[in-house]
Amino acid sequence: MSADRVPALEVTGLTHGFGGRRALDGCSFTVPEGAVTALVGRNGAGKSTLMRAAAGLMQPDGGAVRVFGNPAGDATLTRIGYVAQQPSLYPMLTVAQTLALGHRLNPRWDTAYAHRLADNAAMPTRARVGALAPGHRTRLALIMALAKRPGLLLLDEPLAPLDPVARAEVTGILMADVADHGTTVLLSSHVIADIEGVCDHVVVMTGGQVRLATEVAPALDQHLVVVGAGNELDALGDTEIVTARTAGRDVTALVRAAEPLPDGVLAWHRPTLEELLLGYLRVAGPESPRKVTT
Ligand SMILES: Nc1ncnc2c1ncn2[C@@H]1O[C@H](COP(=O)(O)OP(=O)(O)OP(=O)(O)O)[C@@H](O)[C@H]1O
Repeated sequence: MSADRVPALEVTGLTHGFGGRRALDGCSFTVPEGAVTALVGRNGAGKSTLMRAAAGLMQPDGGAVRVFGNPAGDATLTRIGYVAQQPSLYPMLTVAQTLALGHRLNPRWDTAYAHRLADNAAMPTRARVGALAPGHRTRLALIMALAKRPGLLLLDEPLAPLDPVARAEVTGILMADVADHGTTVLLSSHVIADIEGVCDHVVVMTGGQVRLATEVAPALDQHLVVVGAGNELDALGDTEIVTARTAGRDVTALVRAAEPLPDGVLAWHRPTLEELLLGYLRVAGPESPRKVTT
């Protein structure tokens, strides 16, 4: 993305609480146009709340969400395809009636694409939505989101109800949509294997806060996994430790460092995506990233 292009999604200082409990706590990040961004966080991290705010479906207590430069709300709905964790479809309608409704409600609806996706998913078009298996219901919700030809797709754990074959198929469909139409995707998940090789950007949330928002490739080059025994990690000096875990005598730490460590006491390697994400997912308190003393 060139620096002067408006991001597909811009979240600034987003804050929201439920009954005095903070679900979102000052979240800020951008999703570049045409990118696939994974929103990663453990259960209760705030992903769904953030997705709903991004879709313009709830009014946050504070902060701002802009979609292609415009405040999220009614005016941006036509540019967004949103699939909630529990997709909101009409259970009494058949699949065919649901697709026909999509056609009536969405000015940019692509009928041929909708039918192709339904055929690929072996969707039983005469079945009532309420009688569909969870995997088919999720795929129907995805078809409804894709066929409206959105600029921004917000997918809240879309792969969770799917079997491994369907997961691979849906991932392929998303990648093809991104390649063919330049669709921007924000995809939430807590399954790292589902996003590996799919996303080029990641946002990691814990406790309602954004811990990391970055392009994947440079982030891997800007971190190291360091392993040492006991106080050997003192050799890191002022290097920022994101998180550290002790197993037996050894401490394994994810540290922020672009330069390799000199040969010596500490063993190190560049993190895999899984190591990078797990390191940030373990960040707990509001004061983190933190220095760890061993
Ligand atoms: N409607 C609601 N009423 C009360 N609390 C809520 C509501 N929605 C979310 N929360 C709370 O807000 C916090 C964030 O929830 P959210 O569903 O956004 O997290 P999540 O990262 O999507 O979790 P999961 O991966 O389990 O779906 C949690 O503590 C949750 O219990």
